[in-house]
Amino acid sequence: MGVKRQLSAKRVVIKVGTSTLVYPDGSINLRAIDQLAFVISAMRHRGREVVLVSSGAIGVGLNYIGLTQRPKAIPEQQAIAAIGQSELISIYKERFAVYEQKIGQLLLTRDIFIYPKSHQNVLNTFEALLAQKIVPIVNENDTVAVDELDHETKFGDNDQLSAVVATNIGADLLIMLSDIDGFYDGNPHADTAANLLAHVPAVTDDTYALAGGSGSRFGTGGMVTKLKAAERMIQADGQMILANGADPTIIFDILAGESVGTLFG
Ligand SMILES: Nc1ncnc2c1ncn2[C@@H]1O[C@H](COP(=O)(O)OP(=O)(O)O)[C@@H](O)[C@H]1O
Ligand SMILES: N[C@@H](CCC(=O)OP(=O)(O)O)C(=O)O
Repeated sequence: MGVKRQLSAKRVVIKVGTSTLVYPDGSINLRAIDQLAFVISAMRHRGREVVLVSSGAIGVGLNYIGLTQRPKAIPEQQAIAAIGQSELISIYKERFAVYEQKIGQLLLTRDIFIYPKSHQNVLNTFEALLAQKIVPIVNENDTVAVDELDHETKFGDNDQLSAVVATNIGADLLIMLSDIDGFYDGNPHADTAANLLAHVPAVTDDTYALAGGSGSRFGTGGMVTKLKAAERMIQADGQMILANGADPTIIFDILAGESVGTLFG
């Protein structure tokens, strides 16, 4: 048995990508959502403060209206996000209720963190929710977030949104669940000889050189945005663990200090 990781995890942000929530054929992975609700409720009941950053609005929206392809036009994508977000949050609400855990929904844009008043307001909301033992569920506000010339509202991907949220609320740990076991020394989908890296203490140019793009049909981030998130966490003296979300109960192993996935920082 290997040495256990020493983690500080009183306040934890968990990010789940579309690939964890939606099967490759476009149907919704209710099992994964239920397990997430179970794990997060158990964490909460043990006194941890947990924020969930969940993608999936577009993936769930496509399924809801019976489309298999994401439309190209931005207004149509935004409409699908609006449809999917309400469906996604109602699934979460139902599943969390089974474990007697209440949730709140926060839809954020990048400019919120730039303007001091709105920044403070959103931090106040997080603190008030956490103080009331409620699990905030965060997504980008896709119906608003389109960049204009002088007004950047878009994070573009939830990997960076999750790190911005985590650093702003002073989370110790960001757990990023994806469709891959961790960070490899090459894209495992392109290079079968790539090796999983258990620990990446610092994110450097050499680390970025090992990252490739997105592997799933509905995801947007790919590995580069996950590395940017890790870099942001490390700069704020936090840590990030990238692990496979196929079975979200992996979070119990992560919190027990088992060597699963990749630890950054
Ligand atoms: N060095 C790497 N290590 C692991 N995965 C990588 C690497 N480079 C590129 N990838 C790709 O990144 C994908 C995960 O990103 P993404 O598809 O955006 O997932 P998510 O929907 O969880 O955000 C992996 O499935 C893999 O194809
Ligand atoms: N806000 C978008 C998320 C886009 C995104 O970052 O997706 P992913 O790469 O799966 O985390 C949605 O909910 O569909």
